Amino acid sequence: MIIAVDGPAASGKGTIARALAKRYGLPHLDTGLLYRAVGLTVLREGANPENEAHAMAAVDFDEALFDDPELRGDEAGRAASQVSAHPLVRAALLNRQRKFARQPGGAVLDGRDIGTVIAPEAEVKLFVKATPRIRAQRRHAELQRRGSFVSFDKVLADIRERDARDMARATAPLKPADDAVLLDTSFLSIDAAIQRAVALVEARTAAAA
Ligand SMILES: Nc1ncnc2c1ncn2[C@@H]1O[C@H](COP(=O)(O)OP(=O)(O)O)[C@@H](O)[C@H]1O
Ligand SMILES: Nc1ccn([C@@H]2O[C@H](COP(=O)(O)OP(=O)(O)O)[C@@H](O)[C@H]2O)c(=O)n1
Repeated sequence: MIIAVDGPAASGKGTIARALAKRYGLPHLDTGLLYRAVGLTVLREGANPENEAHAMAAVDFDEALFDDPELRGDEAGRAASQVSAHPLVRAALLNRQRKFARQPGGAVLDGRDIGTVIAPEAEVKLFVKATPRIRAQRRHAELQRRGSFVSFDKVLADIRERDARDMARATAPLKPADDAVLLDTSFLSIDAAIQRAVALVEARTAAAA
């Protein structure tokens, strides 16, 4: 079974994807980390994430970056959004994600274009959302826990800017697949959001059986 979990920044898609992977014994890929790794590599080279050639020079990034705490920071998130708008960068990362999705037994992937581009054949597609303000509160608290003291206003502005860029890009824009189920987590606790997601998976798989 392939489960695609898409949605904007800090909507809770990673939390839900990890919980579903655990529950169904499936491997999980956070595809945002790939774009973050490219973005962070460009920044560390002193290059420009908005320049497609500079971003392409970073697609063979060092895998050790997955353990680097800066990868989860706000600078890496912004750079990720910038490099991810380049069609050549998306194409360079496509096969790795498709291969992961199509491994025997299935997988859970979260990102922006899993249900639309990476795995349009996924049995279950969730599109997780929450209001920008609530997402900013969650991300702000998360960054503080990680020791990064960026202001709430900056986090909110960043989220709005990333939403706009991710939705407006020509290649694989952020949008729900036609057959995705929407899951608004704005007023759900983490446990309640996971319960809803499990119920949606069960409903989809029961309908398909
Ligand atoms: N339903 C929820 N209620 C409160 N906090 C949440 C909820 N879902 C996720 N979070 C918290 O919000 C932050 C962002 O969640 P995450 O799953 O990483 O989002 P995304 O993968 O969409 O960026 C994390 O600190 C997470 O623990
Ligand atoms: N499948 C994906 C995943 C991420 N991305 C880009 O990578 C950026 C960072 O993604 P992320 O999932 O790590 O970000 P958060 O939602 O965790 O803040 C996003 O803003 C997107 O621009 C993408 O274009 N396609």
